[in-house]
Amino acid sequence: MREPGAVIVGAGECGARAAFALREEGFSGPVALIGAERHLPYERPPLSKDGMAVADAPGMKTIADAARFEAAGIRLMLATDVAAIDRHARAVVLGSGDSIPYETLLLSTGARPRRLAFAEGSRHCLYLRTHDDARAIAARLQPDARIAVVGGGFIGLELAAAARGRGCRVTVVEALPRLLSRAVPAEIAAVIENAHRARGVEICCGVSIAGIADAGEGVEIRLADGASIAADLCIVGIGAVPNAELAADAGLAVDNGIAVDRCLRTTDPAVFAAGDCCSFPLDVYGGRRVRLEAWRNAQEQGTLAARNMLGADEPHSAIPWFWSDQYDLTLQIAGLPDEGAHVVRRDLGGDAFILFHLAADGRLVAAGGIGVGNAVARDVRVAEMLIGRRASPAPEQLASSDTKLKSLLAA
Ligand SMILES: Cc1cc2nc3c(=O)[nH]c(=O)nc-3n(C[C@H](O)[C@H](O)[C@H](O)COP(=O)(O)OP(=O)(O)OC[C@H]3O[C@@H](n4cnc5c(N)ncnc54)[C@H](O)[C@@H]3O)c2cc1C
Repeated sequence: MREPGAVIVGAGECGARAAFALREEGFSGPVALIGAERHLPYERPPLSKDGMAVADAPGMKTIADAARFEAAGIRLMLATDVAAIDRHARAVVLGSGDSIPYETLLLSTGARPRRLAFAEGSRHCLYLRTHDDARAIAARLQPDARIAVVGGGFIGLELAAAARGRGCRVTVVEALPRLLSRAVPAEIAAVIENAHRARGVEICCGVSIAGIADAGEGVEIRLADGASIAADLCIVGIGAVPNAELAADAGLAVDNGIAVDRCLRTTDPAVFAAGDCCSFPLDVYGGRRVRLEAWRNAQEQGTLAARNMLGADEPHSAIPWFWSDQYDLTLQIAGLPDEGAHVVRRDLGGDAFILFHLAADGRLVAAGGIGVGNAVARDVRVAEMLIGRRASPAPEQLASSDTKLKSLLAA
């Protein structure tokens, strides 16, 4: 591509959505979508869930096939690493040394697993981010294999459930006093912990790692309390780090990810960033800057970034939303629970329930639900709309199953 057009670095969820959105918005100039992975853009959520549960797992759920990219006139450059951004020349420089000029640039470089220093050099410690990572892990989830999961966050726990589904013996080690402490209220985390324990997963919270060493065909994990765990495979899931170095090296502001404004613009008006790699201000929480690692956010921001690359100037206004599936349980969270000052619980039938988080002034700021079946999804969806409207529903109405949640939208 010699004529400058729209260039997107990072061919994941966000970048692929952005490329198609440029066309849907009527952009007819050149579009290049450049990605370091060799695969067509694909969905990551199945990599730790159902995709893992079948024998030849995981299959790949691509976002679109090659023919669709071609039909949309999107130049897909896979297995291609962008090494630098030359903002002066308005071009990205590939690892090969070639340059691709841009008129507008989107960075959708995602995130990578945070590394555990103790695990460096081990042949039996693996991380999960990509399809190739998932295949390497799946190949080792054999019946009766001893699997240690370091980190009691979403990816570690989903993998623990998948490994149990394949008949492995699973131990989860979490340094903090409880599971999922970063994003999930304790009452919901307890349900998840019980589900794992009920299926035979051993869970050790409040214990940090003191050392990891390969031992024969497995690995020995030494804990700070003096105990040790012998495993055939250790899966490390201790969070993710935004891929922001490209932006930082080009002199763009970085603040827990590539810093963008409400319209996803970086400190260079020709360069946008979106998805897991960026931090952005959320109007609904008074402009609080957040970085989300969430599938729907990556899609929404990809689409919005495309519109703004074409001059729309629309602010990001979506409410954060996240889901996780473990065994037969679905967890969904809308909004930011830590913005709440008090919590109201509503039972949804069976063991399902939803927690509403209200700010000190009574405004609904988040809702998180857990359970089997679709009541959780239905009610979290309504809560999301209430949060978006900055509603202050009466706590007794939120709590009472006699009040239809939807009726609060009319108030
Ligand atoms: C195993 C797993 C399970 C998940 N489950 C859920 C879930 O249940 N619910 C949920 O809401 N979210 C989930 N997520 C999160 C969700 O998948 C991410 O939020 C989403 O993929 C982010 O999309 P993205 O395009 O911003 O980044 P990514 O999908 O990470 O894509 C970024 C791409 O950019 C490429 N790249 C980076 N740097 C360069 C460079 N210099 N040159 C070229 N290419 C580059 C990377 O190789 C990568 O392919 C899960 C994530 C994982 C890993």
